[in-house]
Amino acid sequence: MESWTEGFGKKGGLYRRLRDACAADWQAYTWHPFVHGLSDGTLPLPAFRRYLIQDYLFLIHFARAKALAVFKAESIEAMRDKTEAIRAILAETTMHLRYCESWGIPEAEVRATPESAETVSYTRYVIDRGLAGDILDLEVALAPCTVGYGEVALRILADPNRRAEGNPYQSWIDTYADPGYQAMAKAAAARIDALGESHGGQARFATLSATFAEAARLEARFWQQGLDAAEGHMAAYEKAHG
Ligand SMILES: Cc1ncc(C[n+]2csc(CCO)c2C)c(N)n1
Repeated sequence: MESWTEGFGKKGGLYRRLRDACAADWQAYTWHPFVHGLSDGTLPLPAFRRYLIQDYLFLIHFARAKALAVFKAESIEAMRDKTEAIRAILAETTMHLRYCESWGIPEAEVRATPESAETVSYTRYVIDRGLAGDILDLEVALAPCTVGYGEVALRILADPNRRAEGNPYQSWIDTYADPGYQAMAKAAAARIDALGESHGGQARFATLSATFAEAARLEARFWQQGLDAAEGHMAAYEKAHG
């Protein structure tokens, strides 16, 4: 087994079962051509810009979904952890604003950008799973985001094509490779494993697995919107990355 898959969730636990049940979708998400471009530094800047502005808008709604998880939490300890996660999500937006500032895009313009269909569909899907279901349904919808980016960072660090010196996307990579972030991603996978045991994950596997796979596909489309926005720059890029 590859080094990046072992760190998240325990063997036989719900998290790994969910991930393994959608292996092709998971691979398409966590090793998307957009990720190759972050890793080797060749991603066209317009693709990253489009992604990052939409990601800022994404995070606002993701924080709302986490707030719903506080409401649906299984314990006061879980409420504390999730409240901390909301703080971390809102802190993550400062990285986005720093990038935008470096491109001469002020915060007001980022905020005024309309959400793309990809952003709306992903964020509102997650919120809907939480509104319609219980804490396990919601956590499973959230997991591809939180745990997936932890895995994406580890894949980049292990990539033989990685550009470690002078990579324009280094601060993005650093954000998710950070030990604090990695610990949070591991804790999220452990929480899924624990909820799987306390909330009947085995009996609910078909539904949970459909939710997890859908969120993974929505993540892949989220990367793809960046590549689509940079189409004029894409011919050479696609030749290199297939
Ligand atoms: C599309 C998209 N998916 C995942 C993340 C990563 N992420 C979002 S919130 C958060 C904190 C964990 O709860 C993390 C790591 C992102 N930025 N954008």
